[in-house]
Amino acid sequence: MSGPDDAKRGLRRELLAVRSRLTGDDAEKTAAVLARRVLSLPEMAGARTVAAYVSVGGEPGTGALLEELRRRGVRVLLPVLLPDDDLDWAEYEGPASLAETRRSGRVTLHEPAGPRLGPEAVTGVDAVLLPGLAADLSGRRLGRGGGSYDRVLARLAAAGADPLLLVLLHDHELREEVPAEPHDRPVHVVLTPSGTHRARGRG
Ligand SMILES: Nc1nc2c(c(=O)[nH]1)N(C=O)[C@@H](CNc1ccc(C(=O)N[C@@H](CCC(=O)O)C(=O)O)cc1)CN2
Ligand SMILES: Nc1ncnc2c1ncn2[C@@H]1O[C@H](COP(=O)(O)OP(=O)(O)OP(=O)(O)O)[C@@H](O)[C@H]1O
Repeated sequence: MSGPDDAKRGLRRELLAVRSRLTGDDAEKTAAVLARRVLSLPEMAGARTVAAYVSVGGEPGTGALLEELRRRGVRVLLPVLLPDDDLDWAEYEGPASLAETRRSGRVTLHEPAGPRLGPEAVTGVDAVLLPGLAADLSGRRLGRGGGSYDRVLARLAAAGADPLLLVLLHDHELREEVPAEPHDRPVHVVLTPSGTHRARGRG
């Protein structure tokens, strides 16, 4: 049967192929401008705790942002992938506190080595930086397909938490329309090197 699920799979393949051709240089160049964009959002001025992730492969770089958040005294939580693709969280304490983790068929991740805070820890943050492969101006986001962040978003909603939801992308990954399924929940801001895009329907 063909539906949003197949459309998502095709788009993922296409976008991952483009990312696999990007170099580390591309990631670093985008990192600095994206960090500036995120930090100049008015909502970020008062953020005390932020859930983020360590970029890998062709993902737009998050390194500069993580360092600057820490320098400002913001508490940064990073995801730890659980066997069922749900996410636990632990605090970012600098590049030396990260460990490489490898799961077969998947890109190597850099995960925090410190104490785990439990999956519910994300419900206490002021902003969540979500990884994505594409998004549109309605805030629909295409992830890697594990459903990890779908579960994070469901958990936030269940807890009545309403943190700012951000996605960092390359310019070509901001699409006219991303296929959506009923469980998908929109993000608030899509940032690319050339623009900060607020999703329709939110401030
Ligand atoms: N930097 C980063 N950290 C992250 C994520 C992410 O997307 N990026 N995650 C986001 O949830 C979680 C980890 N989940 C992941 C899920 C799949 C793959 C992966 O390599 N997928 C293959 C495709 C094969 C497959 O589907 O497993 C790929 O993308 O090439 C990596 C991480 C938490 N940490
Ligand atoms: N709240 C939830 N709890 C458990 N599984 C869920 C939840 N929401 C979605 N899923 C499942 O997760 C799988 C992946 O969903 P989808 O293709 O939307 O992932 P994605 O949003 O691209 O990835 P991610 O959330 O990891 O960034 C689907 O099988 C979906 O049914």
